[in-house]
Amino acid sequence: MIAEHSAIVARGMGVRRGGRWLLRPAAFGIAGGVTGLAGPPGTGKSTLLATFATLRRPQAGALRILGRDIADSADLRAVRARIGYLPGRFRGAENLTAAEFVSYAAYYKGMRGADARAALRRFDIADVAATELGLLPPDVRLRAGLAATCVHEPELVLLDDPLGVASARRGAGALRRRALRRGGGAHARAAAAGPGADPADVAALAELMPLLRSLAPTVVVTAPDPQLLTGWCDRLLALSRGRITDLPARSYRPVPSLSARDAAAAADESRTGRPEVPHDRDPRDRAPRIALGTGAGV
Ligand SMILES: Nc1ncnc2c1ncn2[C@@H]1O[C@H](COP(=O)(O)OP(=O)(O)OP(=O)(O)O)[C@@H](O)[C@H]1O
Repeated sequence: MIAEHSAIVARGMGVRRGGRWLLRPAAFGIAGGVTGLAGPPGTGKSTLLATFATLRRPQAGALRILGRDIADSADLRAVRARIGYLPGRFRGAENLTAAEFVSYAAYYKGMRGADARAALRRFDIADVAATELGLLPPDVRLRAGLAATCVHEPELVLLDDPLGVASARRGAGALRRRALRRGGGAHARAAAAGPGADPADVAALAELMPLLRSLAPTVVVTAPDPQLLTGWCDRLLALSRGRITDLPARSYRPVPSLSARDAAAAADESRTGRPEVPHDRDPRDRAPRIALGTGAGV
């Protein structure tokens, strides 16, 4: 049974790419709250998310986003302005400052400079506004990405593998091997996040995840491993072999909350080589600002 008012309503929708069905024709709905979409690399999460973002058309069936039929060109134009989409492996434009990056997004979305400044404050990156994205650690860079994604206050936010920004930073395969050997806590999360993920970076990013629900009434977030999404999503979906299925969103908790000792150990271990961030607060002090800032300064 699909609620007609669901933010995403797919009816007989099939998605093909590279000569195969990434999603065989299926009917499903995604309602408000946070929905996680997990699946191993190459199963089609990014393609499906881009379809929800209306960047791609399904090859079969119908798709309604926020009550609009994306096959209708007037509906399509209207709905695009209500979606915020952050593509995968987001690195941003490395040589733009955070302020330039968010302002540019605001301009494209028909927003004012004041909206961009409000987004910088809302995501607690006003004090790194003049720093180039390439010099920021992954969690702060993700904040900039979220600020750009949400500068127009979308009703539907689509985040493609936000934890992947940690593995996009360094190609340190050795770090992943070490994480896998040690197991547990930040190391396990780093291993699940992908090759090259730094445990301290992943820990800082993971702290942002529960706050993503404050971004919009409906948020869809992908990750390669369901462990990364378990415990804080309202609903967890798995994409595998062309089928989308529900997983228990909270039944197992292989992602333990990070103990202070674990966090400190992970941070100590991986601090070497981490760029200096002109930021005088611990990332944990910054995280709640997303929730506090929602709606307030925007
Ligand atoms: N440019 C392309 N041209 C043709 N086929 C592609 C292209 N990019 C991806 N594909 C196909 O689409 C499939 C799904 O890719 P997609 O990036 O959506 O998967 P994913 O689950 O998001 O993977 P990842 O987690 O690695 O991003 C790939 O396995 C590949 O077969």
